[in-house]
Amino acid sequence: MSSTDLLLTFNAGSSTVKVGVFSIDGAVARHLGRGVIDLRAEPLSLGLTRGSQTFDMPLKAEVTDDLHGVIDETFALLADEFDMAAAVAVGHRVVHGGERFTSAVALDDAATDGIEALIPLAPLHQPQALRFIRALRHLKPHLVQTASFDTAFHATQDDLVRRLAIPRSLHEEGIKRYGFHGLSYKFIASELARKAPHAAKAVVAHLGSGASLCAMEDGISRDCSMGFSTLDGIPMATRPGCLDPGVILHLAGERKRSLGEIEDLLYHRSGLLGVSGISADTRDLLTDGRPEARQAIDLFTLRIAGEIGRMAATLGGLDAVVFTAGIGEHQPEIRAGVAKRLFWLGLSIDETANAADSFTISTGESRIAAHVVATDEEQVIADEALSVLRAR
Ligand SMILES: Nc1ncnc2c1ncn2[C@@H]1O[C@H](COP(=O)(O)OP(=O)(O)O)[C@@H](O)[C@H]1O
Ligand SMILES: CC(=O)OP(=O)(O)O
Ligand SMILES: [Mg+2]
Repeated sequence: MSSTDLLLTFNAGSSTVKVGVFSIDGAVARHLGRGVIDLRAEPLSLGLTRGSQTFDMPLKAEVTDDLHGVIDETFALLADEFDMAAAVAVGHRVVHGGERFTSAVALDDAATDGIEALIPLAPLHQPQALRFIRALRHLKPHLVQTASFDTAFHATQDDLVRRLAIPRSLHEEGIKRYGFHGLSYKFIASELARKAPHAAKAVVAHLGSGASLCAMEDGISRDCSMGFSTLDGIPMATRPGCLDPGVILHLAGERKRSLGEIEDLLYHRSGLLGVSGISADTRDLLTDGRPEARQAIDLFTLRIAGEIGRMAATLGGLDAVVFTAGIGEHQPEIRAGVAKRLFWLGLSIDETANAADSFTISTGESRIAAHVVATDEEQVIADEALSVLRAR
């Protein structure tokens, strides 16, 4: 590796693909720029941020199954800003690592097949990452590819926490709680160690399109609101969060809904979108005056506060609540809505600090600290990719 080598990251989430460009500087990956493609938007565009500058560039390519057009055009646009000939590797975020992948790996055929085998456990996310992995192998075969897993950070959880109350034989077959958003939680754990070292027992709320909470003790995962699948836990943009399993039986049995219809309902038509009937985006709901919009937001904050209470029980106490990801970082109204419901627990918010998205948003008297921390999954993917490259 020369000092000017570049490393790219691809973070394929449920709604967007976030691309990162890093320079390799010895053992350190330095962020040079980031891009976001919203795969649902028409027309497609690549929003690219370099330093303090942001460019919005239209893409002519269509979203095809193989994604070749999107990748070719993205590389061509990045080449206007970066020396793409110096790219040596691409690190991917892969949502499900199952039991097999508990740390980052180089993507050879066996590892890629192993990731493919986990599609049934994350049908919304896993295929997206695999499409990018396969397309890059085809179009840029000289690039080393690595995978970092959302589930890996949670491997430290107790067997008891990972268990669903179903027959033991199913647990042994892998039907258990895994936990997700681990790359984000790993980044937040390192930020907390630096900026709030006294917050030993913390609940981190990753509130994006997908949303979950993690109970952390000294930076180690003890519990996560997402368990077996990315449907679990708190309501999200279009997913319901945990749901009485009797609802599924009723829909399938009494209402004769097909598996495909139920899957579509749970992954794409529930959550904030389903409850409001208006939008999946909290930005729209907070400015919409209709009562259904307000109710969706209120259900979101009620369920987050309830889950924080449950996590305090797992941790046996609570020193800090941390908000992160799109909603957590940018929406004071949601943070205040959650905090208000935790006043009884000793959490009080400073309105001015909250409105300014400050690092500490709790008051001096608050028994529990509240923080806002910007997450950076791409940095974790890059750091892990670099470790894999250096070990080769
Ligand atoms: N600048 C912002 N201001 C307010 N809300 C935002 C902002 N950016 C993102 N959001 C909210 O965060 C959500 C997306 O969060 P993000 O963490 O980017 O999710 P994902 O990784 O799942 O795409 C959006 O739907 C929106 O509700
Ligand atoms: C795990 C998950 O739900 O990811 P995202 O938030 O990117 O949809
Ligand atoms: Mg995300």
